[in-house]
Order: sequence, then structure tokens, then C-alpha cells
Amino acid sequence: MGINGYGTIGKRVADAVAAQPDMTVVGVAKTRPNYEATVAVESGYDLYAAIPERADQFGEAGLETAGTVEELIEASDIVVDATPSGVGADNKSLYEAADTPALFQGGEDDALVDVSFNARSNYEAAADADSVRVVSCNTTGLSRLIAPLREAFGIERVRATLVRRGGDPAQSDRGPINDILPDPKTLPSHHGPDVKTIFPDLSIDTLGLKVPATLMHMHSLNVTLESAPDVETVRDALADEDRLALLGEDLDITGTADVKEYAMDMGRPRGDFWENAIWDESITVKGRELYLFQAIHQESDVVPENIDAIRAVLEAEDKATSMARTNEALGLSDSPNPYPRP
Ligand SMILES: NC(=O)C1=CN([C@@H]2O[C@H](COP(=O)(O)OP(=O)(O)OC[C@H]3O[C@@H](n4cnc5c(N)ncnc54)[C@H](O)[C@@H]3O)[C@@H](O)[C@H]2O)C=CC1
Ligand SMILES: O=C(OP(=O)(O)O)[C@H](O)COP(=O)(O)O
Repeated sequence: MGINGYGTIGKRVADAVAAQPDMTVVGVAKTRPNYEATVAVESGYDLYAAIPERADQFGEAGLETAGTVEELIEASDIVVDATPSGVGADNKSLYEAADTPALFQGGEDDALVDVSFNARSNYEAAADADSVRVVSCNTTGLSRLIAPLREAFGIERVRATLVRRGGDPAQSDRGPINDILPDPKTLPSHHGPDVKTIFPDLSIDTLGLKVPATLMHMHSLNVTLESAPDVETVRDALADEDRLALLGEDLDITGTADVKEYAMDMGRPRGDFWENAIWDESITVKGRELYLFQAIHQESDVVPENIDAIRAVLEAEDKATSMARTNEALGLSDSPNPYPRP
């Protein structure tokens, strides 16, 4: 696999690919030398110059390159494009010229690709596609929850309020610093239509806000189900999902900072929390109305999805095998899910 764009998502995907028993990293493409490029080389990844005119900068910084991004694309069975929103669209012609399938990220438009992807929800749709978009962190979190609820109980309507982190921890140019923004001010936020790229016939309304936080997003959800299960039945259905972590009362996790601390205490790389973090105590059912809170670690929840998308496109494994292999290689299946499984 080649990785073009080695920032927040790209470096995590590279490490996740390297951890898989059936994948290798051909190399990573960067625009310029910096600490991430230095660590990439120290991690054993071949470095490719994303912008040929700037290739000399790497040598001047004492970093050896293995070639240009075109050579990386040629040498790869598939490329993961993890460049900033909109840059992926500019790069698409590079992948097409080399006849190399490409995965794009949630910052790109659905119209750019053959398929928008969430492993739990539509794995098979990506088979043999030339271009696939792994949907955004928030859309991934919503889709993972919606898929099992739809299967088990049917869904009449989803209403979700997304309290979004202002920026990632290293994004010191982002905000707000001291404000709460309706963002966007209009309804629906882009997340609802984005979820419908995965579930076209789903009825969903989403509202978005931005707050002065960097650690995680928080979703407040109300799902009107088609049936009226008791709360234990809903909890069992969610607890069966490896990428949904039910945070039990005994863990005493008060907020997103505790979730991140928990991930670090578990020894997760970069303190990543790949699963949806659902507060077990928040799961409430009144008739057909389900309510819950879930936090989404924006920097990492799409990482296992990228790994599964690679296997889905290359038709390397079926969905269950791929998801289980990804989970095991990352250590995701070892995560304590405190709710006792039946
Ligand atoms: N950070 C997040 O919370 C999430 C981001 N995404 C999506 O993932 C994509 C990447 O986002 P991040 O990793 O956060 O961005 P980032 O800014 O952390 O990383 C992007 C990297 O690509 C590099 N780059 C810029 N132009 C390039 C080019 N022409 N060729 C190669 N590399 C280039 C940048 O220098 C940077 O290293 C976006 O589509 C974003 O919407 C999806 C889920 C969550
Ligand atoms: O896709 C994301 O969030 P979003 O779904 O709220 O737009 C990622 O967290 C990136 O968000 P950003 O576009 O605010 O950098």
C-alpha cells in the first residue's frame, strides 16, 4: 500500500497497514521534511516526494527519498490518499493515470468516488472499485451505530446533535477558543446527507455545533425505532459490535478527556480510541424512542475502516474476516467492553 498525505490520518493508516499480517507499506508521500517525515523514516517507511519541485528539500534536511509520488503510486496495489480536504480530488488523476485504485477520506465529496464506505454497513459495495471514500469520522460513528439498530429493530428516524471538536490537538490555528458555534447555522448539517451516502433510504436529521475542545466529538442521539425493544435487548445488540465500546458505570468515565486517558492507560498507540465510545448509562428506551450519548475520536475511528476498505476493494477477504483481522492486528478486539456479553 502507498500512503499519499502523511498527517493526522495518513500516519495512523500507515502504522495500521504495517500491523496487518497481509499488507505492507510501500512508502509514504510527504510534501516537505518535518518531524513527521523524520519519524516516518525512523519507522522504516520509504519516503516519497509528493511535490517533485520540492524533492530537494528532503535531501537538504538529511532525509533520503525513494522517488516521487508517481513512482509510489506505480509500485502500490492501492493508494490511501489522506491529503487535506479537496486535495484528494486534485490527486485523483494521478491514480487514474497509473490505473491504481485509490481510497479517499471524508473531506472529499461523495461525487468524486464510485463508493462511499463504512465496513460494518456496506463492505461488499467496494469490491473492485477504482475509487472509494472512507466517510468522515462523524459519519463513520453514526453508520456503525445505525447498521446494527436497523438490522435488529428497524429505524423510522434518526435525530443527531453533533458537538464537534474545534480542531485536532495539533491544529493551533483552529477554533473557537471561547465560544459555542452553531456550525453550520442551517439544518441539516452535512452529516445527515453524508450518512445517506451509506444508507440512501434512511430518514435522518443532524445538527452541528463547534466547541473549544480538541479531544473528541460528542453525539447526542435520538433514534425512533420501528419496534419497541426493552433496553437490555438494545444494549445486547450494541455490545455485540466490536467497534462499539459500551463504557460501563464502573469505569466512571465522566467525559471525553477520561476516554482519551483510558485509551492511553490501555497503551493504545497515540492514545487512539478506534471504537464509538458509548456511555452505557445513557442508553435509554421509551417505547420506540432510543436515546444515547457517544463520543468519537476523530483522529482514529476511520483507521480500521481504511484497512477494511483496502481488503474490500482488492476482494482479498470477506467482511467478517477482514474486520476481525483488522481488529486483532490493531489490538481493538482486546479492548475491554465492560458490559458482560450474553
Ligand atoms: N483529522 C480528522 O479529524 C479527520 C480527518 N478526516 C479527513 O482525512 C483527510 C486528511 O485529514 P487530516 O489527516 O486531518 O489532515 P492533515 O492536515 O493532518 O494531513 C494531511 C497531510 O497531507 C499533506 N499534503 C498536503 N498536500 C498534499 C499533496 N498534494 N500531496 C501529498 N500530501 C499532501 C499535508 O502536508 C499533511 O501532512 C481529510 O479529507 C479530512 O477531512 C477524516 C476523519 C477525521
Ligand atoms: O470530518 C470531520 O469532521 P466533520 O464530520 O464534523 O466535518 C473531521 O473531524 C474533520 O473535520 P474538520 O473538517 O472540522 O477538520
